[in-house]
Amino acid sequence: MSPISVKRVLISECVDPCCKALLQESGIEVTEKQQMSREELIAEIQNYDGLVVRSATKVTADVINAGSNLKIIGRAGTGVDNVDVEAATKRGIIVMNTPSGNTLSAAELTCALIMSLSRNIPQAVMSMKDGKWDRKKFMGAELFGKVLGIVGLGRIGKEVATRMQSFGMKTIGYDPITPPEVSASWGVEQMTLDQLWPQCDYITVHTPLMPSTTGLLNDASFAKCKKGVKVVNCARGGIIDEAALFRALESGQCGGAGLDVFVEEPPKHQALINHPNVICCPHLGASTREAQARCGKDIAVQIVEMVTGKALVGAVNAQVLASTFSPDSQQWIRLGESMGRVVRACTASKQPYSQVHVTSIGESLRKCTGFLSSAAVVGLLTEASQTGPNLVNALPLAAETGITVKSSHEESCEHEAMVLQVSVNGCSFRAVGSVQGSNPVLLEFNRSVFRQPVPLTGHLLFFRATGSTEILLSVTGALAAAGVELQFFSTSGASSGEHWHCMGMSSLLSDIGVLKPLAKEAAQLTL
Ligand SMILES: NC(=O)c1ccc[n+]([C@@H]2O[C@H](COP(=O)([O-])OP(=O)(O)OC[C@H]3O[C@@H](n4cnc5c(N)ncnc54)[C@H](O)[C@@H]3O)[C@@H](O)[C@H]2O)c1
Ligand SMILES: O=C(O)[C@H](O)COP(=O)(O)O
Repeated sequence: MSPISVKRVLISECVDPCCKALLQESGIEVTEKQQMSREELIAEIQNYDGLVVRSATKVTADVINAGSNLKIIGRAGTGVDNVDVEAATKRGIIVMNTPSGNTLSAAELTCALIMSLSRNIPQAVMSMKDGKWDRKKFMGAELFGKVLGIVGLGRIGKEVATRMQSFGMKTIGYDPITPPEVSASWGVEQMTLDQLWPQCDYITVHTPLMPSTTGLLNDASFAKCKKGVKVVNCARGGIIDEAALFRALESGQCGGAGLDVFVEEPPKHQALINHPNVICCPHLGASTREAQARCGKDIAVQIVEMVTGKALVGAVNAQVLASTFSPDSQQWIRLGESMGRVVRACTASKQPYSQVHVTSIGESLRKCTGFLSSAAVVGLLTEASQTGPNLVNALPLAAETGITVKSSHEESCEHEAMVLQVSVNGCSFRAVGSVQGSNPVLLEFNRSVFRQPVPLTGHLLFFRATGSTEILLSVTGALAAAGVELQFFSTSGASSGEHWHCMGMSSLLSDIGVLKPLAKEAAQLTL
């Protein structure tokens, strides 16, 4: 993938200073502005190619759409639920995060809340600050021998498990993706949620917030828990339903809650915060010097690596791009885009497309099918779309335009090639291309196999006519009469009927209509 140009970055939150320093070292201009209102952000964002945020900046669709130059949204942290990733993808903007930078800090805060719940530490502290010495009121319970249920066994869930095991807790859990044998290797026995709820003395959630995890702990699940169960949420507000939690606290079904995150931040549900059995923090899971230094450094390094074309790390919406950061893949991307543009030029009068099918051929292209399809769609849509198609938004744009994109792979030990088949208004077009040396070439167009591979560069004329010497001479003559020099010529190998031919030209014809008497169809383009 050709390097993405990012010259100006806005950091809209308190991100470790190393982030700004590293970006500046790479020649990127950085502006830091904290606590911008939504209106200010919308007004300013057009001045930047990049935006770096934590969780407080709401990067909504209107912010994204106002960012006419935006190419990258970097989240110095894990959760990207404050970014409208779908809107960013449609606009061809890469969204990336630094998911492991704050894992340990979030895990440690979770453990601190579990311990605080077991011994009422915050309440005891408050009582002493109130001048009291109440040793009876704050009777606690040991963690040793208790059961901790961990819902979400990813990075943080795992670190919480291993730490709490050292207190002698039994750790059980649930995760639809992490295999049971993997979690068993770090001491967590997996089971269904219905099996898990009644066994737990403590429950901690470590999932992203999404439809399947919203209200995971609700009235029904609290009812299945042991009376007095204690719960912790250091993941995202809403995974534990706040109203259901309040009811469970009031009834005693829930014996205590440790909350770092809330549905709205700052939280609106003040009765919940004030509940005597609730201990809470203002979203401090990642607020350690170490986590911030890691996240700030990671996001800056990731942006610089992307800008310099070295690698794409941490992208949450453009995984297909990760495999495009090698010199070899650049040529294939150029081939895909060029083939798309050739097909577009030759089918201009027949739009719209209904189906695009890209086949990669040859072992070394096995992993390239995804980006070849996107590249071909970029070429096909380049002049049609106002949104500026790129490898990030090609497939969503195609879907929006009603184009079905299919991709497949075929093994071949003889050659590497890409086949692009396009259905347009009931007709089917098929192009076959490859990379020779480092140059993208077209080998075949609509069953016309070129005698010489057509280099996909410069000013190209494609026309459909018989291969008779007279026609070819007439076309050459028409070019000469228009003052256009012929640079190369490749005709189809077939001896009879009409076929596609290609000529390389010194410039484009000012009026392609001069070929009307000579060719059934003709198209020209510059690659
Ligand atoms: N409080 C903080 O400051 C803070 C800091 C870092 C991360 N977080 C949040 O913590 C959460 C976990 O982060 P992580 O880095 O461990 O993420 P992760 O992606 O490593 O782990 C999440 C796990 O949740 C699992 N999961 C998905 N759907 C599930 C479901 N329905 N039931 C059970 N498990 C499910 C996934 O399979 C995955 O293993 C995220 O929401 C993140 O935003 C909060
Ligand atoms: O998802 C995260 O990384 C955490 O919630 C931390 O958010 P923060 O960077 O705003 O502290």
